[in-house]
Parts: sequence; structure tokens; C-alpha cells
Amino acid sequence: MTVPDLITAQRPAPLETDAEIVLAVRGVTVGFGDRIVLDNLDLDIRRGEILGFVGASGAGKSVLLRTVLGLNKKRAGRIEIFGIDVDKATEQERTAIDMRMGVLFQHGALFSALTVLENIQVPMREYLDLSQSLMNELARLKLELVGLPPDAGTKFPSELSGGMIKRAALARALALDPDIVFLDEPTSGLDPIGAADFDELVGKLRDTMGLTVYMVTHDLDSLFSVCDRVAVLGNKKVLVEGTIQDMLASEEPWVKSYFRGKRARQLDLSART
Ligand SMILES: Nc1ncnc2c1ncn2[C@@H]1O[C@H](COP(=O)(O)OP(=O)(O)OP(=O)(O)O)[C@@H](O)[C@H]1O
Repeated sequence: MTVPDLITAQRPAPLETDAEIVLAVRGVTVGFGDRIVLDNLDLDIRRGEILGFVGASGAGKSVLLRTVLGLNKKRAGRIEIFGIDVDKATEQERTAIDMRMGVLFQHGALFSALTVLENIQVPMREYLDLSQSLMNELARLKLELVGLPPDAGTKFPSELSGGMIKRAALARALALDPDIVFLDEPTSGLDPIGAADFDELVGKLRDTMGLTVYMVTHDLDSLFSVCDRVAVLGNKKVLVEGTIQDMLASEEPWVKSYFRGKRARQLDLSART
């Protein structure tokens, strides 16, 4: 049995993984105290696509991400992941769903007291029953997958550059061979070349592994270079969604100033589409 097969064998229950819509958010409302942050929001993510999720600072992008991951409570609505309503999922289904989702939190969020290899093994320890030598082998494969040299594995996060931290965090998000990864501002803090390399890596992973990617980002370059579709959060809902061409054609004021404003013109983005 190959190492990836071992992971599959240890998943608790078969899921309806051929669902075309990997994530369906329907009528979701989230608030804190008397403040509503998301109101009756709908969003779909299709299998194998890279969705860029944008919106003004404080619009609620992280709140939606945390709600999808089950870290924030919603007041209304339904969230289906791999065709399963998470509120109705059995414990076994919930575990299977969690195993098929990888997350890269903003700033990487690696454990500082653990080496890179140990960080990548955290989800394996939590969900799988593998020998240490198998986990080492698996973690080394993940390092290679994200383009990190083997010696990065024995380093601590404080010894890595910003770009290497993002890659290590991505390797951890990929530890269990997920179907979907959630990336929260993955290129923030990277220089343009590091950011472009990271985008290229994400595109390659989608192409080779059929990964579905939900990417919260402020990075116009990422949106133009690697995202298949963009969803814009505003007024507590998804205001507009579509391709980059749809964004460039939109007359919605925030979308227009974001995609056709001064910053976009400086990047001369429209010339690249
Ligand atoms: N646990 C919480 N309790 C109270 N308010 C919260 C909580 N989490 C988020 N908020 C509020 O919800 C709003 C949306 O925050 P969120 O972090 O989702 O914005 P964002 O779109 O991700 O912004 P940014 O692009 O700056 O990261 C903010 O006003 C924030 O203060």
C-alpha cells in the first residue's frame, strides 16, 4: 500500500466526493453581539477551481472563512461541504470532512517550538495512526511538493524566510491530501517575486492534484494570475462573482475602484487579460 493510500484507508467514512459543488454556503448570517457581519450570504465553490475572495478590510472575509471551518457560529443559513450539511453531519462525517480540508492561516501560524517536519506531522498525529518513519516519509514528500529543500525540514519556523514559512504552512495544509485548501492571504508579506512563485505553486497543485482552492486575498496579481473566479464581499454579502473579465466589466463602485482604480492601472493588469 502506498503512503497516500494509507491516508485514504484511515479516513473514517466514504463521502460524496464527486459533488461538483465542493462548498455551498446558503443564506448564512453571522454576527457578534448586536453587530451583523454577514447577512444572508450565498457562495459556491466548484471542484478544481481557484476562487479568489476579496473585499474591503473588515468586510468579513476571515469571519466567513472561520464560519466555514466551524470556528465561528452562524445565526442562520446552511453550509454544505462535499454535499453534506455540516449541521446534520454525524461525528464520523465531520471527521471525514475535516480530513479533506486543509487550512493555511494568515502569517502561516506554524508552531514555533516544532521543526518544519514536526509541524507538517501535526495533522497526521491528530487524524491518522501511522508509524513515525511513515510520517517522516510523508512529511518529506510534502516538503518536496511545495518546493522546499530537504534540510528545511529540520529547521524551526524562526530560521525560515517569509516565503519558506508560507510554503511550510502550505505543506502542513496538504498533510492529509485534502480536496480543498483554504488560504488566508497567502501572499501577504511576500515580495512580488516570492508572491508570484507562491501563486505559481498553487496553480500547479490545482493542475496536478485537482485541488480546489479558496483564497482570501488582497493581492491583485494573484487574482489575475491564478484565480479562475473571484467573489467580492461587500455590504455583508457576496456583491459580485465571476471571472476577472466580469470584474473588469463591473460597474459596482467598490469593484470598479478595486479592479480599475489607480493601483490596478499601475500594475497594468487589464493589459494582461
Ligand atoms: N470574534 C469576534 N468578535 C467580535 N467581532 C468580530 C470577531 N471576529 C471578527 N469580528 C469583526 O467582524 C468584522 C469583520 O472582520 P474580518 O476579520 O472578517 O474582516 P476581513 O474582511 O477579513 O478584514 P481584513 O481584510 O482586514 O483581514 C470586523 O469588524 C471584526 O472586528
